Amino acid sequence: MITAATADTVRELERRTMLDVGDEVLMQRAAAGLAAAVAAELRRCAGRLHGTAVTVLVGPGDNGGDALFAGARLAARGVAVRAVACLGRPHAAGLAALLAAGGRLEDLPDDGRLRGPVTLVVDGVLGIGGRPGLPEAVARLAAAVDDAGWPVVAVDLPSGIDADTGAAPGAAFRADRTVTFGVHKPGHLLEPARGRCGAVDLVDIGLQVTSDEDGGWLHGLEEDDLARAWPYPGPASDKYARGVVGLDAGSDEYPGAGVLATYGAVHAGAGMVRFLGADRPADLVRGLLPNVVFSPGRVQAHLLGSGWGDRPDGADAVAAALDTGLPAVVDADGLRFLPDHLPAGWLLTPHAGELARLLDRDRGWVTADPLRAVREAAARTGATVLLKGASQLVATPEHGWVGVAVPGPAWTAQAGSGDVLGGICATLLAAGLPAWQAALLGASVQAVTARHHPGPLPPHALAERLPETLGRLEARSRALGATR
Ligand SMILES: NC(=O)C1=CN([C@@H]2O[C@H](COP(=O)(O)OP(=O)(O)OC[C@H]3O[C@@H](n4cnc5c(N)ncnc54)[C@H](OP(=O)(O)O)[C@@H]3O)[C@@H](O)[C@H]2O)[C@@H](O)CC1
Ligand SMILES: Nc1ncnc2c1ncn2[C@@H]1O[C@H](COP(=O)(O)OP(=O)(O)O)[C@@H](O)[C@H]1O
Ligand SMILES: [K+]
Repeated sequence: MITAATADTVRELERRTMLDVGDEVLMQRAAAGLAAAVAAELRRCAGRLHGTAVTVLVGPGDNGGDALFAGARLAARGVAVRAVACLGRPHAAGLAALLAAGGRLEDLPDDGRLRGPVTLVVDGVLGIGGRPGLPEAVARLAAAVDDAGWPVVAVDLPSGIDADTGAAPGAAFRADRTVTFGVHKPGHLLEPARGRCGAVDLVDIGLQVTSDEDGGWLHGLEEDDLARAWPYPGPASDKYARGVVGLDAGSDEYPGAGVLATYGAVHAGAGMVRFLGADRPADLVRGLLPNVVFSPGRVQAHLLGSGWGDRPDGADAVAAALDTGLPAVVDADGLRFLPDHLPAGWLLTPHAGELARLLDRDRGWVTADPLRAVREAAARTGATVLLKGASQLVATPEHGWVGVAVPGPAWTAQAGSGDVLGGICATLLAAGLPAWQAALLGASVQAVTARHHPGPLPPHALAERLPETLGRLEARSRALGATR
């Protein structure tokens, strides 16, 4: 699990730690970790440290201070280090240390082009004190560094991104490796910033990262977390222990959505699937999946809404499912028929456009800060909300943190992926998982399956590969010694 905290929370953690150790110590720990990561990167790309040339781009704050102190450590090990002052005045003590170790300082060239030999670039322009975007001259430099193809190590985060939201609304650096300190920041987990970080290393600087009480935290699932938490059937499981899913998905106009949701539910391991939707999708499902039943009966979780289109009795179907007291996934068109308040055991699975409609906002408001949007949706509806997209976020009124699913390849962004995902989540609800966990595991298992297969695969074909993923994850969970 990757834990991330917003800049304000990080500053508070740092403040508390500094009371114990003093303010110089944290920066020295950060610089030591950064220098070690840069040295490893130099060995990887040049095979040595001695004789390599590192250009350290520095801004006016402590992010530049980290970079300069790390530069001093590298200069002492035979690396030719030059700092380029990109914004304001460089951190005084860091600069003094670099110069004393034999490094030098240059001004930002007017044309933004770096001259001289460059083995690697360190981006120490802005850290958690940075506002998103870069001044024009620095933006030109970032573009030139990108064009040159030099390896880039970012200090804390690639300058120009928004550390707290993961937005990258203006120019920003693109790193091959990002070295962060104490705790991850949301920008390391959330697209589009995540895509600019490269591999992320976390350096322990002694922060006590224990708090989960306030709302500022994110938890990013990793594949091993998924392996540990998936509800694999055991020797004593029967179909009811695994869960019966009732699907009311698809319509005569959009029958495919009903088929895809059923593929998701069946291949995620439902004990039984009852298809309770319209006639056309029912006929298709009957021809494809003989294990599905079509009569009403015992159900442990519902799926409603995928491919409903403009269904006249949508509100009645939602109200009837609510009356059962069972958990439910509401997807796509079903989201237009929600009452004012829902139980937290209900899971809403909108994409950005659907979430915007749900909150009476425009889509840009959601995409500018998806974290804020998913939190607001959970608070307003009372339900658990999975916001789908490049980063998949889960918020629930039951706790303050937001979960981030394992990320998948962009090719899973295709019509019908969401329908399959709704079916997977409904299976997990029927197995008795709380809605937040069903959402995180469902979105993650789809992403992990896609990561392990060259795509694009159509959504139903990806669903058919879920059992292979589950087999691999179960073996992994045994190897990890997970207990169920
Ligand atoms: N605290 C600690 O204990 C530890 C902190 N550590 C390190 O400190 C980093 C945070 O340092 P920081 O707070 O000094 O902020 P940082 O991001 O370097 O720069 C802020 C400056 O940039 C300026 N500025 C901002 N945006 C701008 C823009 N778009 N365009 C132009 N200018 C812009 C802004 O100016 P102003 O807001 O006044 O306009 C201000 O002068 C953190 O990421 C980590 O690396 C580690 O050592 C571990 C211990
Ligand atoms: N950029 C992306 N990278 C990876 N996966 C994505 C991306 N964008 C969307 N997805 C995936 O695609 C699915 C799209 O869902 P949705 O838009 O509801 O599709 P539909 O309703 O057509 O089935 C989500 O499940 C999400 O997992
Ligand atoms: K940086």
